[in-house]
Amino acid sequence: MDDTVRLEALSKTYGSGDNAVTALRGVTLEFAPGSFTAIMGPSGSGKSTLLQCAAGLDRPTGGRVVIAGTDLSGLDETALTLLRRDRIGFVFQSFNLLPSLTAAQNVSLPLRLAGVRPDPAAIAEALRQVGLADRANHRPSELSGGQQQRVAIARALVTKPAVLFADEPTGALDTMTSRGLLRTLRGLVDGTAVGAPGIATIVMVTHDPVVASYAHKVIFLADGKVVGALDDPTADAVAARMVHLEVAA
Ligand SMILES: Nc1ncnc2c1ncn2[C@@H]1O[C@H](COP(=O)(O)OP(=O)(O)OP(=O)(O)O)[C@@H](O)[C@H]1O
Repeated sequence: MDDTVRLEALSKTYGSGDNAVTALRGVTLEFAPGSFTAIMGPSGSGKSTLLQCAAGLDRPTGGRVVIAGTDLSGLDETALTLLRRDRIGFVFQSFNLLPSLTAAQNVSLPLRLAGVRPDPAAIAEALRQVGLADRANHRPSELSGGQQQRVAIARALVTKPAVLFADEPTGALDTMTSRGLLRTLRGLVDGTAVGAPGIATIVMVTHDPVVASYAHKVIFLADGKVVGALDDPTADAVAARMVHLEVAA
């Protein structure tokens, strides 16, 4: 199956009439399997809107999103919910773990919600991929912030999604912890995580050039449009581009 994620002429306008705000203006992007892409741009440039539409959490007003061969615009709410559950992983700034459940139980939740009996080996594998094999029976309050976010990533990976969308995944973490987590994310796409075959694709929104430098590629948005891209980014190169965009905004 072709697991490429495609955004085709995506547009999004919130509200109507005098109150209309256009957040995306014909964004066309392709995220190939095995790619790790950071989305950057000034505040209000449309990054979160892009992620929400790409992940099927919000409906675009124009264009379409294709994930693993499925056009999201052709799906009703039930089918969209199932696609999100089975083929799309999410990680947010806040970890959103259930405090009363252990790490392993949190990771097994998406499978339970799907009515699938969790396979202990699959849960252990997901925790191992994020370097938490020895924390399976710990509750979130017994884990550091970085470890909690690793549990959230394992939970997002356990369904083997075609794509993992991450919105400021290191926003609540200190610098050192962030770097460890980003190395793990990069390792997941590069297939270098211990024993892991690698996951398909990561698309991450961030404000931080250092965070973006862990991706294979950075896409720059301004005023709802793609205005540039940088392959094999360094933090300095990303920061320099951002200065230009922020001056222009
Ligand atoms: N629910 C909404 N209703 C109306 N306008 C919205 C809504 N969500 C976002 N917008 C507007 O759409 C534009 C893009 O917002 P978006 O949140 O996608 O930008 P962003 O690049 O993620 O910004 P930030 O970096 O500040 O989080 C902004 O002008 C914003 O005010």
